[in-house]
Amino acid sequence: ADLEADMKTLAKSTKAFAEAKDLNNAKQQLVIMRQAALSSKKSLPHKLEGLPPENVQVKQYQAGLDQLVAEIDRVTVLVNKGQLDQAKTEAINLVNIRNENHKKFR
Ligand code: HEM
Repeated sequence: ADLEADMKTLAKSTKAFAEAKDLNNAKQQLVIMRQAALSSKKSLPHKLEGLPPENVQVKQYQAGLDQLVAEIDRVTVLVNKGQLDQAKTEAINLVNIRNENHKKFR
C-alpha cells in the first residue's frame, strides 16, 4: 500500500486499540498496526522523494518506524499477558513516536 494508506490504517487501528474492550480485539488491532508500520518502511515520504537508501534522512525515517514496531511489540507482550489496561497505558508511547516523526518527515 502507499504511505498515505498505511498511515490511515495506523490511525484506524490505534484508535480501535484504544477503544478495544477485550484482549482478542486488542491483539487483532496490534497485528494490523504492525503490518502497516512494516509496510510504511517500504515507502518514502514526499519530503524524501528520490533520495537513495543510504541517505541519512532515509535511514532516520526507517529507524522511526523500527521504533514504532518495537513499541507495538512491547504493547503486545502486555496484551498477551492479559494486561489490557497496562497495555493501553504503554500505548501512549505510540503517540509520542508518531508526533516526533511527523515533526521530522510529514
Ligand atoms: C501510530 C503511529 C502513527 C499514526 C497513527 C500516524 C498517522 C498518520 C496519518 C493519519 C497521516 C495522514 C495520512 C493521509 O495523508 O491521509 C500520516 C501521515 C504521515 N506520517 Fe504518520 N502516523 C504514525 C506514525 C508515523 C511514523 C512513525 C512515521 C515516520 C517514521 C510517520 C510518517 C508520516 C509521513 C511522512 C506522513 C505524510 C505522508 C507522506 O509524506 O507521504 N508516521 N500519519
